[in-house]
Amino acid sequence: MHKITEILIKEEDIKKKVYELAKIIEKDYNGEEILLVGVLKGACVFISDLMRNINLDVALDFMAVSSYGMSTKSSGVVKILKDLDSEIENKNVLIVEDIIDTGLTLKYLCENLKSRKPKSLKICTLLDKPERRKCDIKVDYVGFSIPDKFIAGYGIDCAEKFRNLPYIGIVG
Ligand SMILES: O=P(O)(O)OC[C@H]1O[C@H](OP(=O)(O)OP(=O)(O)O)[C@H](O)[C@@H]1O
Ligand code: HPA
Ligand SMILES: [Mg+2]
Repeated sequence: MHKITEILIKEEDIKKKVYELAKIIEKDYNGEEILLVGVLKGACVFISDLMRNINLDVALDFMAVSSYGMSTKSSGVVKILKDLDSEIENKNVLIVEDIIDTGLTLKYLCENLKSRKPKSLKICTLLDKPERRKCDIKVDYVGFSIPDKFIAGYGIDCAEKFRNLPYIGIVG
């Protein structure tokens, strides 16, 4: 059975970081509208906290993709389980992810969304595991760089467990 063996990032530290990221985003977009695209399911908690701290006109949409399924290893194959509801042509699209690990999910998503001709396309992730990267992607906003450990909590799962934890823990 998987267990949380250690707390990696405390609830209050996540809260502070989410606020800081929101203020940087607010400044960068300088009064423009943004379409936040949450990557389900993992980003659901992060995006809901992030958007409430961004004082701009924000629209919300979601995509569901899955590469990990019930495993702790990326399958490397990204499947779109749910596409966007809206067109994104000429919109400022900000992809909101919970974690970037191999980068394969985002690489696929970025290429897919770029072909729809948004006005701009940027990426915001709460967590980044740079040591594990298998492809080259430019990430615009990163909350925390973390070591190569399998983590869960704050929306992120291990075999669908632990998404409801308010902190981020290491899974043992
Ligand atoms: O950089 P990568 O190695 O591609 O991994 C990152 C992706 O993996 C997780 O999603 P998962 O497939 O577990 O789906 P979930 O969000 O529904 O848990 C996570 O939420 C990211 O979307
Ligand atoms: O460390 C992780 N935990 C949970 N899901 C993930 N998907 C990529 N990396 C991780
Ligand atoms: Mg998962």
